[in-house]
Amino acid sequence: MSEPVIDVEGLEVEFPRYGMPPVRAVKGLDLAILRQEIVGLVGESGSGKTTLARAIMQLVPPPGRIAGGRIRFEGQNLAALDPERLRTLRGRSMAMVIANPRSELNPLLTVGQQIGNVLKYHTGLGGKALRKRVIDMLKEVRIPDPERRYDAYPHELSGGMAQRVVMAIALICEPRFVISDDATSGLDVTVQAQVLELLQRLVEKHRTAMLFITRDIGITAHFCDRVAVIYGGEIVEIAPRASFFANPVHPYTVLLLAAFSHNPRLRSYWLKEAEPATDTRPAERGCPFAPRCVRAQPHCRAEHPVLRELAPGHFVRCHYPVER
Ligand SMILES: Nc1ncnc2c1ncn2[C@@H]1O[C@H](COP(=O)(O)OP(=O)(O)OP(=O)(O)O)[C@@H](O)[C@H]1O
Repeated sequence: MSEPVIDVEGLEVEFPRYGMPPVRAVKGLDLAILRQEIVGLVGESGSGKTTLARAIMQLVPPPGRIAGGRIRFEGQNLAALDPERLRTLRGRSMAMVIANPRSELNPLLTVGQQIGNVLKYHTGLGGKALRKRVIDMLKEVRIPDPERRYDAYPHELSGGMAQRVVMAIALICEPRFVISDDATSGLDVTVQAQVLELLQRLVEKHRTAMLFITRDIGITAHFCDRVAVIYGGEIVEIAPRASFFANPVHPYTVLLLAAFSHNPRLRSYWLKEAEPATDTRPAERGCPFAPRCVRAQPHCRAEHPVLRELAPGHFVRCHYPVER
């Protein structure tokens, strides 16, 4: 197997709280992503998705901090790099696309200037060559009439087009690793499909590794090579797409899938689970999902489950996974 582009090992991220123990937003998380691989990361609000993304980019907002573990990009330990080297790496070799493109764009600069500035900063390119490369990139993200849009300001763009410009900014230097953090969530369904198709094409063309964060498990079925489910800062299930959707085994994954499914087995599970899950506090010990889990046994509240491999590449963190 080739060396991963990004390799996260035992990552711990915490946010201090006054007079209380810190919030452990990411707990002992391992994740490796290969070249030209898209890994979908699904989880509910507050499960730690964005914190993981920020930690990988070495951008955890203080006083939050990486409290343990290691993140390697192409073998380099990111924590050991000086700020200058990290700045060069970010934007050039690793990039992040987020939702709400309008907040990412500077309203005072044209589309061409904003994309061009990134390219100039990282490569020193200028003049006509810079303009040509930016217009090529606008074509690549399928902005209609790119010559004219080069001189447009953000307020002149539709939401879908603004999202493509943000993607163009992220991708102009052909990064080898990209994080998409819920980047398609605010778009119309048809525009969303186009943007996803575009991301997939760019990943193939440039052999990029991608972490695709979403709250919509349905999207990952068409788009990702592997799917990971995060709950309470931990990966609770991760598998190649086919295995994940054919045989989901973590009760929480089944719950997530049931909400989207017409499969009677999953739906009956969903109906059972739909009983109010009043206690959503993570258990002090044991499995954090136990308070919401219909399969929970006393053992689940006593012992924290480890991630174990049930089928090739299919890992689950559960004492009593759903029968395959
Ligand atoms: N800047 C911060 N200060 C304090 N706590 C934070 C901060 N950012 C995140 N957290 C906490 O870390 C945990 C994980 O949050 P995170 O934003 O990573 O979740 P998420 O899965 O990305 O959620 P969403 O889908 O809503 O964006 C939450 O308990 C959250 O309250």
